[in-house]
Formats: sequence, structure tokens, C-alpha cells
Amino acid sequence: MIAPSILAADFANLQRDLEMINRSEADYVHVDIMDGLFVPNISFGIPVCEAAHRHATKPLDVHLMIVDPDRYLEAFRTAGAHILTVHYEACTHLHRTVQRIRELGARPGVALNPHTPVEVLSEILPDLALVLVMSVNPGFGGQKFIENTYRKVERLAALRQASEADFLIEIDGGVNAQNAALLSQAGADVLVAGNFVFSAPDPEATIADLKKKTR
Ligand SMILES: O=C(CO)[C@@H](O)[C@H](O)COP(=O)(O)O
Ligand SMILES: [Fe+2]
Repeated sequence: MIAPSILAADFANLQRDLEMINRSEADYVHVDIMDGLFVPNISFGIPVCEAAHRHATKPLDVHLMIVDPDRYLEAFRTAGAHILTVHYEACTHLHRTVQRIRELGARPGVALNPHTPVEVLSEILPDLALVLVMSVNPGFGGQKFIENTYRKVERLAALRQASEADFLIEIDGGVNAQNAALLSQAGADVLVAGNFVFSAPDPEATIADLKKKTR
């Protein structure tokens, strides 16, 4: 599955870019929320998420790169989040946070920074709908893919098989035509792509090409 990240969209033409995603073979719309504290960048917030929800026909996959995300779970759910992903590194009581996301009626996801081993989630995997493996350090689009990600995805896929848990494995950062098939073979289910899609001459065809590589 493919989740284009609107962080790389033209914010002055967001409706146009969302309509492109609607027409495309994309499965989700990836929405990156950055608070300038958890990551050294500020993206956009709840009103933009609401606007994306109004125009998108695909479910919103909301990636919260914010400290203490519990404060905003309800607001992003009300703004249309279908998947709500928090960072492992930003949560003190991750189990409680995950339960809260489910109570709100959203699908809970947990994201891991490149330095965080997948094994830290072993006790909570059955409670998750998605694990997001960061393949760059979070905060910016257009960064170089970290090659260690393949091994991490393989280890996570092995944990999934061993535990019979049923979560999606999502990869986020530096995804392109070179690494998409390899990530899929390693066990990834959802690939986020920002710059690779939106800087292409034909973003819709680029989404279709990426999708073919994941089949
Ligand atoms: O969460 C993030 C960055 O922190 C991502 O979702 C980026 O938006 C992906 O952009 P590309 O690396 O594909 O340009
Ligand atoms: Fe993201």
C-alpha cells in the first residue's frame, strides 16, 4: 500500500494535490504533524488536518511527531484521523495512549525513530494496528533513506509472525523506486512517500509505479 505524504504537497494548492491522491492508486493520505519540540520543525496542525479530511476520499494516516501526544488525540480524531500514530519516544505511558486511541474509534499506530529497536514494542504489539518504522530521522521530508531499515523491518516481521499479532508495518522517509520493492520483500505493508511523489513530473503515475513494486 502507498501513503503519499502531504508534507511535500503545495500547501497553496492542497485541494488540487488531494484530488490527485483521490484519483491515484494511493491507499492512505499521510499527514505529518510536527510541533517544533519533538522534532526540530513545525509543519501544520488541526485545521489543515480537518481541511485534508474534507477533500480526501482516502483515510487519513496521521503521524504525530509531538511531545505528550495524549493532549491532542481527541482533536486529531475529530479532525478526521483514521490511523493515529504516536512516537514511542514521546510517550511515558504508551499502553494507556494506545487504549485511548482505540476508545476514540481510531486505529492505533506507534512510530519508532531510527535508533529505537523494534523489540521495545514486544509487549504491546497485539494492541497495535500499525507500527511505523522511521527510515530517516523525523522532522523533514526529502532526506536520505537509512539502509539499516531493511534489517529492522525483517526483525519486526519476524516478531509479528512469532506473536501472531496483526499490525501493518509502515516505512516512512526516503522511500523511492529503488528501495520500494526491497522494503516490501522485507515485510513492509505501507510505504509513505513525500518528495519522491510530489517532485515527480507525474505524481499520479509515480504512485502507480511505487504500488506495482509493492505487489
Ligand atoms: O514523517 C516524515 C518526516 O518526518 C515523513 O512522513 C516525510 O514527509 C516523508 O517524506 P519523504 O522522505 O518521502 O520526502
Ligand atoms: Fe511521516
